[in-house]
Amino acid sequence: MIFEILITLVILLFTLYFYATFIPSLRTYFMVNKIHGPKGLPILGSALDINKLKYNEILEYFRSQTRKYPRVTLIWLLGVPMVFLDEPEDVAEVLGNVSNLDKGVEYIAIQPWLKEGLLLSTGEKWHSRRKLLTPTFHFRLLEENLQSMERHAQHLVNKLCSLGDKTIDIRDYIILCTLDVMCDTAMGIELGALDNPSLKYVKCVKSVGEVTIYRMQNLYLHRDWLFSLTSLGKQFKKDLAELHDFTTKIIRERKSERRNKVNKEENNQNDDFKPRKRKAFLDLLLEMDIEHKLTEADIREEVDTFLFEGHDTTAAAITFAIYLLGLHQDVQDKLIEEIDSIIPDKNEPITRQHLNDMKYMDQVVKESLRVYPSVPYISRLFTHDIKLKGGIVIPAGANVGVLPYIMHRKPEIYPEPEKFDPERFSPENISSRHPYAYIPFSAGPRNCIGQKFALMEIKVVLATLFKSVRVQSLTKREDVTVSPLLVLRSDVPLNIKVTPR
Ligand code: HEM
Repeated sequence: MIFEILITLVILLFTLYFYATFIPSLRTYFMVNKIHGPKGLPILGSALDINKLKYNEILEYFRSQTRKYPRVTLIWLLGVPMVFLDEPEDVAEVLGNVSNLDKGVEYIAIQPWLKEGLLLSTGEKWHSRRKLLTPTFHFRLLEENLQSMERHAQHLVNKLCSLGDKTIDIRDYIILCTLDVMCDTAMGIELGALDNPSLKYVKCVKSVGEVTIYRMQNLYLHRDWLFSLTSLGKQFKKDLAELHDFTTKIIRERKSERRNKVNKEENNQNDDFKPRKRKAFLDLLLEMDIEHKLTEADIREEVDTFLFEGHDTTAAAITFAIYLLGLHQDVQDKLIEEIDSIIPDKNEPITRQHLNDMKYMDQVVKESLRVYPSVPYISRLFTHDIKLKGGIVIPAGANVGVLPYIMHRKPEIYPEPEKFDPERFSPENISSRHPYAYIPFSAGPRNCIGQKFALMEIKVVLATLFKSVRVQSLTKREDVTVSPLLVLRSDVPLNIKVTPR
């Protein structure tokens, strides 16, 4: 009897191990183990150490390990060989490599939400989608979104000004504003999140994001069957259904709007029907649907991807930029001087040319994204071996991580890395640095497709804000700790005061 119980237990444990952890091939195992790193426990690797960490200790943990085991660092985690790189030359080999484009295991947790949208798709699907979607980010189409960005930015500024001299934690205000911008530009709808933060959709976006991060850190929850047994998994399923239903509803409404438009145009050329001038990202996708290039499910995964990738990342960038400018009044003075000289009339709408002319603004945004890169962690699951300089081989089957947050803080590349200094991005200073030493938007074939859109939005919000107000940051820099919660977030309120100029 005892023997039978023991056998059952062994089978149960084995099944659990098989389903809850990963098993590398023997080839991967032996080859990857030539790379140095912390020893860890059998099977678990460093999982217990990592699970003990608070979110805001994770980046520091990886930084200390990459310092202790420099250049290429191996950390085992539940059967996954995680290899970390922090030399720009090695990062260029990895991110620039066209054979290793699959995303790392950490991204599995985002799959239920974004399915096989551009961020997560692989192989031929990714290639053809990337080719199909790239034209939607053509600068001419981006320009059409500028007005909409400025309108939402102005609404944000009015909201902040209406709070008088109250202390404002800007984090949520900016997220709600960028969510409004994304819903407007990606789906062509007015969500009104800034005026109504308790909207169900807004709450679900937040909770799904948070649970996804929890799953990413706790790799044993990566199997859907195990996760769905937990109360967190059940809540996640409900919230996710809400998000997917919302996007599906918008897609169907827009489809029927387009059908009506065609009918109306065919029936009455002189009608007072006014077609929408600006096309949302969704409209462009629906045009591809007519050409049978995309199905409704394809469209939904891309809209969800753009909504997710597009609002939280940009919000983090804007939030930290405002905070840093509020701490560094001299930089703020110089930025305001530039904005005033390029747009002397505050009522003049912002144009792409204005933004192109704002050279100092560009330096400020770049430096802010260096100090606080919105995406602190990028990873790939290797399908092919790579040989780095000096003969180090990273084999297929390794999960390779690149951490912009750590790379951007290497004192050898950026002396006094914690110092906020936009001069680091003056043309002279940039020219002496390796291009892969600065990677807030990743780099290579799988870089951020929305980079130009994001930079435009960040600059529009900053220009609109500093056209009318000055900002003073009240939270001390030494009190700010950050967590890699999919995007980088401050754990503490980022309190500011705004004063009309
Ligand atoms: C400051 C804002 C942003 C930052 C810092 C940022 C950063 C990044 C990074 C680092 C990646 C690579 C991720 C990886 O390989 O794991 C990425 C990919 C991506 N980003 Fe962004 N992003 C920003 C804004 C946006 C916006 C506004 C959009 C859409 C409108 C967008 C859409 C995407 C998509 C679709 C991908 C996947 C591309 C592919 O795999 O081909 N991002 N982004």
